[in-house]
Amino acid sequence: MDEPEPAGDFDYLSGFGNHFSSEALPGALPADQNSPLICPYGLYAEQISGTSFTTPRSHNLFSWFYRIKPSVTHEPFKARVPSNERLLSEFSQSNSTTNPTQLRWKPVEIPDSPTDFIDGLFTLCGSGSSFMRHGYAIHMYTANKSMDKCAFCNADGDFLIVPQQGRLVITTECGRLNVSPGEIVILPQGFRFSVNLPDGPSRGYVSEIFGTHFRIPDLGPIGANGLASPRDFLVPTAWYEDKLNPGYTIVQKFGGELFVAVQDFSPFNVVAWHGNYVPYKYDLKKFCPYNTVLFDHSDPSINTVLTAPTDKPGVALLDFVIFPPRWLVAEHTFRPPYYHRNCMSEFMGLVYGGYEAKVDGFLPGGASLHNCMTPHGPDTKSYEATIARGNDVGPSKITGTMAFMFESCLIPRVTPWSLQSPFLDHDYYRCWIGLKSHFNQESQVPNLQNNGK
Ligand SMILES: O=C(O)Cc1cc(O)ccc1O
Ligand SMILES: [Fe+2]
Repeated sequence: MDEPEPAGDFDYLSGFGNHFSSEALPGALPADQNSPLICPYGLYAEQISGTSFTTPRSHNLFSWFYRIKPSVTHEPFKARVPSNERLLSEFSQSNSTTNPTQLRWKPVEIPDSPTDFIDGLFTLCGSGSSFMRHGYAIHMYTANKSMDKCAFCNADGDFLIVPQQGRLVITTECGRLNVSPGEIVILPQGFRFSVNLPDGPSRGYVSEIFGTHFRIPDLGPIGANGLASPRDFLVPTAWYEDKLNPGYTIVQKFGGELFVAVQDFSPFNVVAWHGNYVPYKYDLKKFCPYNTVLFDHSDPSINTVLTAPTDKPGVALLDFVIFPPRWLVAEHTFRPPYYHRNCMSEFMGLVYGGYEAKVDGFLPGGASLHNCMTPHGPDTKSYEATIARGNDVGPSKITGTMAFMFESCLIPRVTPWSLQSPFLDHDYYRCWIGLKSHFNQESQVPNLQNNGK
C-alpha cells in the first residue's frame, strides 16, 4: 500500500461551467491578456481546447495553462509495449458482438499482480467511434498500485469515473483531486493525469464519451434548484512540481491504442491556470432526488446527475443517472422499477448497498447491461416481496445504497472478453423465470395477496 494521502491537502473551487482561475504563486496569471510576450515567472502559456474554436460561446470550453515547460517538450510518440488489448474506442463486428440478452457480471476480482490504473482498465461495451467523434465506451478498472513516473492522457474522449472500492488521488494539470467511492470524477479529453491508490486495491466503473462533454441537465418544471447543484461540483486548485524527472512517460490513448512519449520533467508543472475546461468531482450524497410522488413511478431520468447530449433534443449520448438513498412515498403504486423495454440501452453498476429491483445477484462492483428493447425489471423475489407488502405501506426510506446507470441512445456492442469472463452470470435470466401468471379472467380484482384494494 502506498503512503496515505492527508485528506486535508486538497483545495477546491466550486461551480459547474464557470470560468475559473487559480494560481499557486501570486501574480502567476497574466493580468490582462492570455498570451503576453513574456509571462510572469518566465512561464510558458499553453491553451487546451475542449471544443472547436468556433463552438458557440454557451458551449465553448477552453483553458489556459501557465507552465514551467510546455507539453510539446517530449520525444516522439511510440506504440506502448505492452499495450492494453482489452481497451476499445471503436466498436465493430470484427472486435465486438451484438447481444440482446440481459447480461450481468459478478464483481470482477482485483488482481494480485502489480497493476496500475492504465493496465487495469478493460472495456465491457460501447458504440460508435472515437475517430468519428460520436459514441461511448464503458470500461471498468481493477488496480492495486499507483501510476509510477507516468501520466495518462486520453485523446479519445472524456472519462467519468465512478470509484467503487479504494480512494483515488488524481493529479491533473489543474491540480489534485481526492476521490472516494460515493464520489465521481470527470477527466476531460486531453488532460494529463496520474492516479494514485492510497488505499491499495481499487475497482470502479468508467464511461468514456466521444465528441461531446457532460452537462448538468436542465430542470424544466422542477425549477431553478434540485438534483445536482452547480456549487457542489469541485474543481482543483493550481498545484505544481518543478521536478527534473528523466524517463517520465506520457501514455496517450489515441484511437483506443496506447502510445508513450518520454520527457524529462513532470507534466504537473502548471503554476497558474484559468478557463472553463477543467477536471472536476462531485459527491453523489449531495444529490437531492425529486421523486416523492402521489402515485406511480417516476422514470429514472428524474435522477440524472450529468448528461452528454446528442444533436437531437432530449436524446442523450450518455446519461449518468443514480439511485441514491431517498424517500419512497406513493399510494397504490408498485414502488420498484416497473417492467419495461427501452429504446435506450441501460448499463448499471452498484457502488454500495443493494438495488431495489434485485434481491440478490446484483452486487457492489458487479454490473448489468439491458440493451435496447431488451425486457427487464424487478426479479421474482422483489416482485413477490412488493406484492406481499401490499397497499398499506407508508412512506419508506431507501438507505445505504448507491446504484447508477449509464443510459445511451446508441446500441452498445459487447467485448469478447466480457462475454467470456468467468464473472459473467450465466444464470441471470433465471431471476425472472419464476414470475407467475396471476391472471384470472373471472375476476377483475387481482388475485394477489393484499393487492388492488
Ligand atoms: O432498469 C432499471 O432498473 C433502471 C430503471 C429504474 C427505474 O426506476 C425505472 C426505469 C428504469 O430503467
Ligand atoms: Fe431499465
